[in-house]
Amino acid sequence: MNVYVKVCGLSRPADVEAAVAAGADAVGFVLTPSPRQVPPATARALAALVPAGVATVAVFRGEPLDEVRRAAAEAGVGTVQLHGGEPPEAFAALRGDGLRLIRATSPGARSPLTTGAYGEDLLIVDSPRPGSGERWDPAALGSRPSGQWMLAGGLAPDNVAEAVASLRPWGVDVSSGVERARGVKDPALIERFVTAAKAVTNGLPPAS
Ligand SMILES: O=C(O)c1ccccc1NCC(=O)[C@H](O)[C@H](O)COP(=O)(O)O
Repeated sequence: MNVYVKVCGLSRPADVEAAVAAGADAVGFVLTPSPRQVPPATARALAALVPAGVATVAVFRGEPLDEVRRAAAEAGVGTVQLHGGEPPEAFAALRGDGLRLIRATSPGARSPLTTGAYGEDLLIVDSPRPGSGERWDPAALGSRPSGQWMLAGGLAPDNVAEAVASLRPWGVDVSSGVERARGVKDPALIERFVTAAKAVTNGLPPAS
């Protein structure tokens, strides 16, 4: 099965168009403090460029639940990604809003490495410093995550194939590795990353 690919931290139409043209399955907009942060209204304009079948994801880290709900609604995205160690109740509330949910965690964070443990649709196993471009040590994982999980943290066009072959995630997520400077995406790198990721299979059966 082909690897699911999310390209995160997009802030310009050309970058969204490059990700979609290359075959990305999801695009992410950061709505939390970051060099990539965009206002919800900008995320909405960018999400409007995305065809049906490609997921639009708003990324948060530690904002109050009411703020997440308000900003996600204003951005008009279909999926919310939470990095803040939010409790299962937060996921339940957002599910009630009709959103798909991604829970992001990192090795050693003491939250379960099982997709769906908090009611989420997808799990991302990321660096403790999301968006930093840092890889993490697979030895820190202990056991392999279960379910539909995505690998993130320091991926780039030149290492994604090896990383997928080694850890066999269901999907991958990238930000820094497709930038020419912090927060500035490069459409050519986006194209190279998506192509490289889609060229490998993860050895997993198709999603049911
Ligand atoms: O990208 C950010 O700046 C960011 C800030 C705060 C919370 C999450 C953030 N990004 C989440 C992502 O999905 C990134 O793609 C993921 O952390 C991988 O980043 P990178 O190692 O730079 O590829």
